[in-house]
Amino acid sequence: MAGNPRRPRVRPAGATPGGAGHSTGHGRLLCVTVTDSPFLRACRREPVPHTPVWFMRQAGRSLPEYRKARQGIAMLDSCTRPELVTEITLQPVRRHNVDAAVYFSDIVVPLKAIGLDLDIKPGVGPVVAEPIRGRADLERLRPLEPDDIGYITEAVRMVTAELGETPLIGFAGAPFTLASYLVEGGPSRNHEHTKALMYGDPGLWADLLDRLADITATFLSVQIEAGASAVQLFDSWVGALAPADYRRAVLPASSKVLASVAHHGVPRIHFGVGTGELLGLLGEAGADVVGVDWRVPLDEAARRVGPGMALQGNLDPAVLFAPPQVVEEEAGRVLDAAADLPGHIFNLGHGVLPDTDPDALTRLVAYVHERTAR
Ligand SMILES: Cc1c2[nH]c(c1CCC(=O)O)Cc1[nH]c(c(CCC(=O)O)c1C)Cc1[nH]c(c(CCC(=O)O)c1C)Cc1[nH]c(c(C)c1CCC(=O)O)C2
Repeated sequence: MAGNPRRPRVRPAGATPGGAGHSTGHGRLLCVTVTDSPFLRACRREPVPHTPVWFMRQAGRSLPEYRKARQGIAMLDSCTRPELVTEITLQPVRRHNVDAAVYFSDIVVPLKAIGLDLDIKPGVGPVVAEPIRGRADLERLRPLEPDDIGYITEAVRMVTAELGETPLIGFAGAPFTLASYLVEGGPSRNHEHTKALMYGDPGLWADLLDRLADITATFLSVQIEAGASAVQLFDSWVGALAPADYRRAVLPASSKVLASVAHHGVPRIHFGVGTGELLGLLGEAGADVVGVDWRVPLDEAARRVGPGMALQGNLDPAVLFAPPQVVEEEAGRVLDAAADLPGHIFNLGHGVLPDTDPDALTRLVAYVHERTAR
């Protein structure tokens, strides 16, 4: 095959995503289709030619080309422009040689699409004009229709056409994390209004999470039907909950989301931060891959998650600010802890921090590929 098989290139005419890969006859696997890409093979816990790598938040502010492309365009506007979304999604794939692209959007895009008055404030995060606190507020959470997000269908098709054999990961925010923004009105350290509603009015809480589950399910289905090869459910802030509360008040809604997309047959990654005590439940909710932050080593995470699931993670994103040799040592530690696991996707334990040196990410991808080449 000409060129680097992991570089995005336009898919040859007549070629389809999926289908069988070819063995070169030298024991090395040549990945010529999306289905046989190292990333999807690892999600299915199959042998891989090298440990696949991608980074949460790889598309974004750490890249100068991203800041240039976004100049003068508000974050949520940028998500509705298919050409721009395609360019930004491809930028980290070109630059870092990662094994998967992550669709450029945001977890609040489906909420904006159903007409909620919200914005993303630079340096702050999502801010909601009128927080959801009572039963009457639920009426504002109408179902999401695929037609509300036609620009996503268009952009996913454009991105996957450009990516060729590199898989595209679609994503959504999980019901708890979305509820936290909606109930608090913005980012929150303690989630006190959210928890007050969860503990104080379990019926209203369940209805809120159920509506969010349906919106999230549609948001993910649209991305999968347009060509996404995998999806990640981000429950970024659910680590704020104790396991018993997660099981009772959150797991039913997240399970509904994950079950709703099961028939598509694409891997489902379930991730949260500070979820050491919840790892088993994140798997139980219906994941194929569980994302792990940096607080639990992957061999221990595997024991907590139980058999049959792949793991994703888990280098501390702050390690990338240390000298290159330290980054390699710490990445080596992650790889050692995952050495006996049948399915490992290398990632950070949370998103790329905005001030990260992009070259540190490029070097890290090369290091993981070289160290794990089989
Ligand atoms: C909690 C959460 C949000 N958004 C997201 C999560 C879950 C992931 C996580 O836990 O980090 C998910 C997300 N948001 C964005 C992506 C793009 C794809 C990628 O990961 O490369 C993804 C996967 C773009 C974005 N979403 C946002 C940016 C930065 C805005 C900008 O560039 O102006 C990007 C690139 C804004 C955003 N949106 C949100 C926050 C906290 C912020 C950062 C606020 C800030 O510090 O400016 C909510």
